[in-house]
Amino acid sequence: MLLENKVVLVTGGSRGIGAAVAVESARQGADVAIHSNRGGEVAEEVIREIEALGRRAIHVEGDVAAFESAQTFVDAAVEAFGRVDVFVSNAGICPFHAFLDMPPETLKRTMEVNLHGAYFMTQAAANQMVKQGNGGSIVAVSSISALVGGEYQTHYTPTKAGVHSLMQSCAIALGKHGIRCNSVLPGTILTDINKDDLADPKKREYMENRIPLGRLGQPDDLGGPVVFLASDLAKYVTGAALLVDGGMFVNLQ
Ligand SMILES: NC(=O)C1=CN([C@@H]2O[C@H](COP(=O)(O)OP(=O)(O)OC[C@H]3O[C@@H](n4cnc5c(N)ncnc54)[C@H](OP(=O)(O)O)[C@@H]3O)[C@@H](O)[C@H]2O)C=CC1
Ligand SMILES: C[C@H](O)[C@@H]1OC(=O)[C@H](O)[C@@H]1O
Repeated sequence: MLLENKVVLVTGGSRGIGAAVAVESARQGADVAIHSNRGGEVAEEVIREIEALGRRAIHVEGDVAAFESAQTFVDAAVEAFGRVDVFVSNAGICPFHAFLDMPPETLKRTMEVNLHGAYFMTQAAANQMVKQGNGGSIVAVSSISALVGGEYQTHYTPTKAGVHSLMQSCAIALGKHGIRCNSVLPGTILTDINKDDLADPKKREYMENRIPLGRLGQPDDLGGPVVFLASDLAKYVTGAALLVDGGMFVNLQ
């Protein structure tokens, strides 16, 4: 198992990509703390899935955009499991909207959740790893959108480029502590974030046709790549970005 007896923290772990990463981490032997804005049945279902794999799990509620949420999450995980080995920064939103009339509050909220949230959480997890003194691994869920644009994503794509850039700078800042920092760049993965956007059959077909592997992604397509980067199999990988997009990015013609 790639994460045997490790402690893994995942933001946005209640649904979608984060839930799949949390469950795959447990399958690979880790105890897992998940964080999300809301609790409820979806988060409890993830906890049950992890426990059914014989691992321990907790859920912590809070808004990643609030600075205090990060320390609260890390403290709760340390109280439950004793330490933090792996941190996965995944929580994010994408409220599709046109550029010319973008409401300033939508821009601000997207920046605060996706970028400030990733920053605060990564900082709190890194401080805990530095205190522990035996390194660690941080993986951020950026996006193919860090590299290419979207007409209704002018507020969103800069946050994903920012998350990738954050991992590059953190790789330098934290290398001396043995902490590796990498990003995954998912393509289009079927989750709640794009349910409405992909409800348009023309849009969905267009996206599917752009993917050489012939299908849109599923959340569990991210489980393996994130676990790989988190694990010692990637012990000399830091500051890297791994596209997980079925080949969509390279498909020019
Ligand atoms: N799906 C896709 O095609 C792609 C997604 N991504 C990225 O992957 C990440 C996960 O997205 P995905 O799984 O698709 O989306 P989902 O909408 O399925 O899940 C989002 C998760 O983030 C949490 N979250 C959202 N806002 C906050 C907040 N303010 N504070 C705390 N938690 C919050 C949600 O919790 P709650 O239920 O409490 O709101 C939920 O657990 C995002 O960063 C997204 O940008 C990147 C590329 C492609
Ligand atoms: C939400 C979108 O469908 C999704 O988000 C991303 O980051 C991808 O580029 C897709 O556009």
